[in-house]
Amino acid sequence: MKQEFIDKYDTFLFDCDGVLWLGTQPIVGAIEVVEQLLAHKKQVLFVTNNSTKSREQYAKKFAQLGFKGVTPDNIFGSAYATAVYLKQVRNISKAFVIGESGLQSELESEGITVLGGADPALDRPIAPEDYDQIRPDPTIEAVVSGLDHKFNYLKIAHAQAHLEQDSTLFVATNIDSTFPTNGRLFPGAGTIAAALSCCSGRTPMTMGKPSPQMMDAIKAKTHFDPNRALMIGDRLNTDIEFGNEGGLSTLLVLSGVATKEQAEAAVELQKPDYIVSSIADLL
Ligand SMILES: O=C(O)[C@H](O)[C@H](O)COP(=O)(O)O
Ligand SMILES: [Mg+2]
Repeated sequence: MKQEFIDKYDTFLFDCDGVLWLGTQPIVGAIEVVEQLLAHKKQVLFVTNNSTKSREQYAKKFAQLGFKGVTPDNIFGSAYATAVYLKQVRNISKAFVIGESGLQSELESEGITVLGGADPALDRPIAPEDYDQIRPDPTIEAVVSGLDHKFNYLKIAHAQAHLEQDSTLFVATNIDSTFPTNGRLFPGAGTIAAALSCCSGRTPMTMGKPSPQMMDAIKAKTHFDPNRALMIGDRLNTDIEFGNEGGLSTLLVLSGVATKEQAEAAVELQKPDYIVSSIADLL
């Protein structure tokens, strides 16, 4: 691990997709970087906008990919930040969810009843009889949208109906437009939130990076000195902006799949403190 980073920082916040892994493939050098930081007794936190997994599910993924010493307490996903905000700030008890099992279990862990989510009953095309049954449910206090690889018309029709009620909150776990995996960019959670915005005419509150709700969720569980903390990410408008907003130092990893030109153009905006072409450059 480069001595400069060891000397200057006590806390390292890592983005996941595009920095530590792409899908189920660890990025070269990522396991060693985390291992060496933990060996130097550094505080290592993982901050991901990917709402498809809970902290427990992420801890399993870290272990399966070969990362050692990562526990759920060091992991902060947008699913967790959303659950904490809805329960502890808005005291929500029932929500309709477009998202996967990780989001559902984080919400249920906070005592929120979930409709939709990973329920297989909605994994089908809309049928003629559905049009008469889909109605706003006054007991639904929030509609939550996250990354859902089984997103479909039936789910968005239910969500739209509940959002006809002004009292129903509209929350997106994150609005990343794309999702980096398998060396390419695929539709991100923001694509789903945008579709729901289009048909409901409403704009969601966002919980993931760079929103303050994510930092609130982290600070509610851990303590660190922002002046001795480094945020490491592959996205300027989420990771680097999140670090800048929090008063942390920032490091941009260009190995994401963003084009070099895109990155250089945006660097002017967010001015990361460091730019590397791969996480392995920290070694
Ligand atoms: O679409 C998404 O949800 C994002 O692309 C993805 O989740 C980003 O995850 P992160 O890079 O914050 O780990
Ligand atoms: Mg990323």
